Amino acid sequence: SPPNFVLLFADDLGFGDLGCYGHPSSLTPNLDRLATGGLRFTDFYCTSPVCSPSRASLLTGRYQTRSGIYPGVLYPGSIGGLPLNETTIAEVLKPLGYATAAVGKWHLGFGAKGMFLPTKQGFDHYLGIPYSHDMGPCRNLTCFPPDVKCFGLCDVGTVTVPLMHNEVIKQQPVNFLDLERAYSDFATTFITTSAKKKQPFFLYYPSHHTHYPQYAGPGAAGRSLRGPFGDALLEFDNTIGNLLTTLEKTGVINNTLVFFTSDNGPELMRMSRGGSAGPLKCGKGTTYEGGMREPAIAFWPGTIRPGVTHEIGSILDILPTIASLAGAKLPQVMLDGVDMTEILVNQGKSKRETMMFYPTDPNEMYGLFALRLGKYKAHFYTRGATHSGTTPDQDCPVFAVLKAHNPLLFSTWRLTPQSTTLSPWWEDLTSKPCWRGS
Ligand SMILES: O=[N+]([O-])c1ccc(O)c(OS(=O)(=O)O)c1
Ligand SMILES: [Mg+2]
Repeated sequence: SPPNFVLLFADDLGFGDLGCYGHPSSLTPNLDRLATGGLRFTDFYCTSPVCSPSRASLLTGRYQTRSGIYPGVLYPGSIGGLPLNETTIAEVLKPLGYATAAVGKWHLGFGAKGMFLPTKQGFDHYLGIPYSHDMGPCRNLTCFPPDVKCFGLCDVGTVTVPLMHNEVIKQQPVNFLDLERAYSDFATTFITTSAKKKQPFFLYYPSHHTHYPQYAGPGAAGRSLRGPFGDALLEFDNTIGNLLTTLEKTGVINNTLVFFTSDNGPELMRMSRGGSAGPLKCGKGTTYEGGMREPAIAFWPGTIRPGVTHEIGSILDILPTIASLAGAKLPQVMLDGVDMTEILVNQGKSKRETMMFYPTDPNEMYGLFALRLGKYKAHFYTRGATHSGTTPDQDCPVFAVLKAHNPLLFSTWRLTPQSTTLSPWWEDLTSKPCWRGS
């Protein structure tokens, strides 16, 4: 029977934030279980250093430069969104009778009368916040029990953040203390209902964790070893545990691909309330590795053998891979993603030779900022970002202005003997792993 798909998408989580990627104090037992029982990627890339463009690429298998979701991110007042003529993973699967649901952060447009919301993009059901949860005043909102106010003022915006159920506002402002419980219940009910009907399902779970301002309900608040950031991450991990338990109880876990990754690098400027890029250079907002190389885990007991792969993968490849596994027709458009089945099922080679690195604001004048080809990465341009501020590395903060590299700035991945023309391999790694957070 056709496989089910659970796509777990974190927000602003860094390459170094998970226990299974080496973070010393994060508590992520369920994600670590996915990693030990599944395939962990070391070279997996998003397509943008910020949120909306990466989410467009994830759902369409195309760079954001084709779908138009750039520059920057969508806001509550944005009138645009993911064009309805783009084909999402949900729309690829619907013709095969799949039930589809999205739970969490949409950030691909609201539009007049909700015309860009998930229920217009192939999802049967939606429960979530249509953009970042800091895109509305949060100073008077409670982020941790019993009444710890959210840290900071949050992003510009005068309208408090709404929780949508399909196209209807269910709650405004959203109550962060019971949000994850609502999401988890909605998602587990969707799985149980689909399994009972023996209907294949696609669950897209774009969590708000660990985006600023961090929040967590009673089940996670104060229970991690890493402060507010760790509590938010633990809350997400708890939900993943609930989803895995439900997949097991309904007897579908051996017929379900669970894939976990994140939309862009960690917001280093938040320091202990921001994520960690581990040993990688810089973070969110930049095209250095820390901004676009993400944790990624593929879990499918009985089909995917546990292990680690150094093959290059990308969020672009999720749509073609799901289509191939489900036996669905690919959309008749230019796809930038490639099928990863060979990597997942046979731990074989990736069909992806290159990865293109666009900045947050692609334009014809500069085009690509960097390109990865095999084990080499060439930087044509580099630039710091506000989101990657406060780091000791002078290349990361926003005052590291745009720099054209001629000759190109090269970096490589393995300790292969360096030819003299290449800069030392550690060029793309910070001088020392700077763990963010306690
Ligand atoms: O790029 N930005 O200017 C930006 C603004 C507000 C966000 O909340 C944000 O975060 S993002 O939506 O996760 O990328 C990014
Ligand atoms: Mg993000």
